[in-house]
Amino acid sequence: MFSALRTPLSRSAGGMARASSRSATATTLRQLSSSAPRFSSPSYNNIIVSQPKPSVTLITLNRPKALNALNSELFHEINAATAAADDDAAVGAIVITGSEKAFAAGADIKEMKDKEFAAAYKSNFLGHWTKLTTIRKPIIAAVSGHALGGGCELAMMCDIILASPTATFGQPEINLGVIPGAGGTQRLTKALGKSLSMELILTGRPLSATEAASHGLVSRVVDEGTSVVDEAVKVADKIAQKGAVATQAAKEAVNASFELNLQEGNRFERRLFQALFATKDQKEGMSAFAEKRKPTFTNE
Ligand SMILES: CCCCCCC[C@H](O)CC(=O)SCCNC(=O)CCNC(=O)[C@H](O)C(C)(C)COP(=O)([O-])OP(=O)([O-])OC[C@H]1O[C@@H](n2cnc3c(N)ncnc32)[C@H](O)[C@@H]1OP(=O)([O-])[O-]
Repeated sequence: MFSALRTPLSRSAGGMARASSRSATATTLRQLSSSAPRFSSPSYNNIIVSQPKPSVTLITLNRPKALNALNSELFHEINAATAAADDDAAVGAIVITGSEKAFAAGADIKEMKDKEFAAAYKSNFLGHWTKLTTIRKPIIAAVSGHALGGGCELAMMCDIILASPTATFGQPEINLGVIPGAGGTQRLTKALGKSLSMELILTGRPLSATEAASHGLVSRVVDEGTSVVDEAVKVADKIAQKGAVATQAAKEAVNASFELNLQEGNRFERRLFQALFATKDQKEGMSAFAEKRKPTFTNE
């Protein structure tokens, strides 16, 4: 039903040799981040999918009137767009962003306010909203403005969070008579520890970007005047230049640390490390080091 959008711009950028496409994509980056999204897809109603670099898929949440509140259709679209990027061999990493004012102000309260338990339970309400965590390629959340409730949970489902100085993170569900429902109580607590997470979840108080960085919820806050989307695309492109097999293994191993104890986690890591000696990228990477040249990874 949905297919990843290749914008006219991305097609031309994708057709160029990598070296010669650099200046074109730099211009594209500036265009993408300095204004509202420039390209809209006929396939999606709530997101815009673009290709700021041939190796990077950028998904922009696009419900500005509702501060990017997350409704079911939007999440089906995110699932479809991320799955398409995951299957696209040319793509090495994905960036998800919102607007300057809101990454996402949470689940769409108006959509869910009349829900009843039986229907929510039978339809496994929110079940498909965590499909994002099954994507193999790295996903970076580029957050400006409100990342609240499901918006904060969406950011936390990503692998890296970069924040602009305006970003705020919070789980205000308690003010609505409910609790976080898409991993907020779990992922926030793993990131911030018990005391601060309890305070945020029990009071609904949001966390500033600086606080979020100081407690490790986000990897960093970009400088004032620097576009968080530009920065996220740069990081995504840098990741995309590495060997895809090792990248996938690294993501899998880090994520395993949330599920396994230290001994099991270390064993899992060691097995993956050993397995990578079966790849051409390992031979290339280590030979290139010994020969004092840059490696050319073939993702095999
Ligand atoms: C990853 C998986 C995700 C699944 C998550 C599910 C579980 C999750 O834990 C539950 C939630 O997220 S529960 C949610 C937790 N989140 C919250 O509780 C945050 C709720 N939002 C707020 O508290 C305020 O909007 C802000 C403080 C964000 C901004 O204040 P401001 O600058 O004065 O702006 P404003 O004038 O207020 O809003 C502008 C327009 O946007 C509209 N809209 C905004 N958020 C909406 C939403 N979530 N819904 C619908 N609409 C929402 C608002 O109605 C208005 O539209 P109108 O047609 O013109 O009336």
